[in-house]
Amino acid sequence: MGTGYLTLETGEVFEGVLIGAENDSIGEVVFNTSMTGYQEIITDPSYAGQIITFCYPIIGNYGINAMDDESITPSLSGVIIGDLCEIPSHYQSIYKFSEKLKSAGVPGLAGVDTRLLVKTIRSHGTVNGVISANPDVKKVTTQGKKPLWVDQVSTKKTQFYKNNGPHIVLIDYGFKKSILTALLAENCAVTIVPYHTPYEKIKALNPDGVLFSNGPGDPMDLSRWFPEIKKISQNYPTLGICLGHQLIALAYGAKTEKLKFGHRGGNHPVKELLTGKVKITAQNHGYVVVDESIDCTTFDVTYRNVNDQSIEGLKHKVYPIQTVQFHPEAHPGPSDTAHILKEFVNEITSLGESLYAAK
Ligand SMILES: NC(=O)CC[C@H](N)C(=O)O
Repeated sequence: MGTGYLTLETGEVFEGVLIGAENDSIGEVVFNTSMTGYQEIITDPSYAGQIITFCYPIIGNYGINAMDDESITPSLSGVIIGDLCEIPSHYQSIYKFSEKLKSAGVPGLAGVDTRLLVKTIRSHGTVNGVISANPDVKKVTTQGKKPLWVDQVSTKKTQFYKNNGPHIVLIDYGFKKSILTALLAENCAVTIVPYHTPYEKIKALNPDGVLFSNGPGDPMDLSRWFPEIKKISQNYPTLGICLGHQLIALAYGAKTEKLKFGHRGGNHPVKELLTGKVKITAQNHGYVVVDESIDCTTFDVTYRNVNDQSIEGLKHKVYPIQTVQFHPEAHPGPSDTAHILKEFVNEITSLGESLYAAK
């Protein structure tokens, strides 16, 4: 555990103690305001290519358990924390936080003034940075072509989960395990398919509904698949979560833009426009659908963020397509919107074949 640095492309250098894997790592430096749930956050594939700063000052105090990973292995680029607790206290803890990072090949920096770092990100907007034993700003260059992060985290093979309820195809852009868990809890049979699976292959699986998952990166990087995404959503009851929401909006001609520093945390209030109720949601996104780009004759806006009024949900006026920018599966975070996954499954069950019978 030697001295290490986070060097931002804007020139600021933050000193700390290196933890986890011993390699240098470059990434987009973002922050998450959740007070708990660090295990779920570091294993959420939507963070691929990013260095997460935890705003909560103590990380590692309840260790790492055998149940709460959101993916097989973390795919984020690094972690920045304030106080690292190396003596976890929880009956289910099997590893220390730093051991988890090391085994996953992810470097981290502890003992950092995370409050100052978050203020810096908030003033510049999201910036690239490098974690290294050497504070050299020249290292902060995005080398070569931007990787297609979704390609790195999406499944390579189709996976089947049998069950006696409706059959959902989960299009995997880097899905969180708790989305699968929520579907299985509703008795759904689930088939997980790679992100580039075309309509014809999905049709051959004969699903009752399709779920477009969360995932990393800029949704526009997936533009070549928009026509297939549109076709799939026009043929099956559809739910889009986070990246899935953005992709569906884009596939129907809307636009997305990058937020200054994103929404990442477990306390983001969204208003359900139909009822006026405010729900507290888990969020992790850097992009949003641009308001003026929505075709109001095609989509209704269903949810808006209470803090910045950004679009948090859409519903198609004709097809049974619903999308949400936040995470109804939460994990970590409040379960105020868990009903969205349940309602999706109920809607599929009640729609049956009727809606598409004419085809
Ligand atoms: N959690 C997600 O699906 C994130 C979506 C997208 N990568 C964004 O940052 O906006």
